[in-house]
Amino acid sequence: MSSHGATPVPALARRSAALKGRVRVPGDKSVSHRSLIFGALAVGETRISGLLEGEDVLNTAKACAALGASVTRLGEGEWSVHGVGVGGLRAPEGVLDFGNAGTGSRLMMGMVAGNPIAATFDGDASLRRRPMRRILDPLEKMGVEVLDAAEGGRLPLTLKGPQELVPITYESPVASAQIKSAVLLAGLGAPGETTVIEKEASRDHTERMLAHFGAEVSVEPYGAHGRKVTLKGRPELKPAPIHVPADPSSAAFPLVAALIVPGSDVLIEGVMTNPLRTGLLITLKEMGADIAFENERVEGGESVADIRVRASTLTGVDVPAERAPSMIDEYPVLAVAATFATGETRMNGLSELRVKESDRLQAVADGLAQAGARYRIEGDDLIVTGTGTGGAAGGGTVATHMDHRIAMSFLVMGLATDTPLKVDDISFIATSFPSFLAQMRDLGALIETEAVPA
Ligand SMILES: O=C(O)C1=C[C@@H](OP(=O)(O)O)[C@@H](O)[C@H](O)C1
Ligand SMILES: C=C(OP(=O)(O)O)C(=O)O
Repeated sequence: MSSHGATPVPALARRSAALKGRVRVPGDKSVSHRSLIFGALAVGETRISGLLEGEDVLNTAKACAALGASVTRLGEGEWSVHGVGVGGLRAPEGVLDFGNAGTGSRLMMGMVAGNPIAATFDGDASLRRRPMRRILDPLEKMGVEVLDAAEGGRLPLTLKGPQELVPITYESPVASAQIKSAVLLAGLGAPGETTVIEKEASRDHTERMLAHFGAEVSVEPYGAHGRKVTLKGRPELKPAPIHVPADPSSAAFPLVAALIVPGSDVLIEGVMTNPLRTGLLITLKEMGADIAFENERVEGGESVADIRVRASTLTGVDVPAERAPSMIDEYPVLAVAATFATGETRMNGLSELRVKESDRLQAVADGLAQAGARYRIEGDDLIVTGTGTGGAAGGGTVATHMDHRIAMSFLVMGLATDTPLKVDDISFIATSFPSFLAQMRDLGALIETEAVPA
């Protein structure tokens, strides 16, 4: 289990004066997990810089070490991984504990599948609630045995890889980079071609990293919004240096804060602008946000830019369901922005939000209610009725349900509400954005953690 969470740490955000300055948010979480995993599967040393040292990623590092890779921290964000090669993992001695992390646990189930070893996966109370059948189903088709699992195929669970995996063509029932990546990572250990088809394209960091480490992978369009990814199994992965760009999902918090706190002007440096991650930026621009990309460049195979954002007058928009995979983690903070827009913002097709660290659709709705904002849920759609700048009232206490993004979103909201807004526990912010409080305060955000009234 994670070390935190036992004692909740409440915090209070107060209406702040204009936010000003530059900030570099930590490395991308998706790329960080994958850089450790691919480093562990390559033969030789992979050097990583800019790794996110959040709890989720540190758990992946520990699990890679337990499976036989040598993982060393050289300095801040600087890591070295000596990999054991595809098929070279050893059986771990203890349970692999992934804490709060869906990505780490699901990707590493795929990683383990290609080795004839058994491994037990576990996590905290939030992760134990999340669906794992979506990973077990394709892995079982490839020959993996589920030796033990909690009800509904949940954690804790024990997997055993077969002597010889069967390559498959898998059409994923949901657009999920975690499902796609688990099948492709398993496919590394299978002879022949493994194919994943997704009807809507999800983030492509695994495909990019497979190619970066020397695997043969092809990506073709599939239907209007989908992709077909095919991997040739059993490659020898060659170590390749990785520079992790700043995480757009973390950048979303100072970005929305700057939009809703009047007079703000903030520069967020080196943010990854991979088109499969920019749904929030597209949506906010449609809402009228003053967001400019400066110094656009390519770093470590990913497009990045400095993002300049100034407080803006926002207008509600309709966010199409097919945009969801490119902004799946950003809906809570978009809902916050929407309360400061004029008119309705309709966010369509949010069923996947129900199976994140919390039921995010409900947690966002309950948080908006605590802040006195107007919203309604229609099926899997969330509709927020904003009241323009100076929007919501604040005043309540938001339940975060072990969910870092709920905590950060509502702290951002409280920077612009009429009365302060409290969140019940900020300890899980350390899973993805450990420097959140310090960096937001540097910009001028008023967030208190001590002596928060009960
Ligand atoms: O592959 C990844 O790194 C991630 C994929 C997304 O999950 P799903 O694949 O479940 O949509 C996202 O929510 C998560 O934060 C990171
Ligand atoms: C959903 C998230 O992560 P994970 O699935 O890795 O727990 C997230 O970071 O918002």
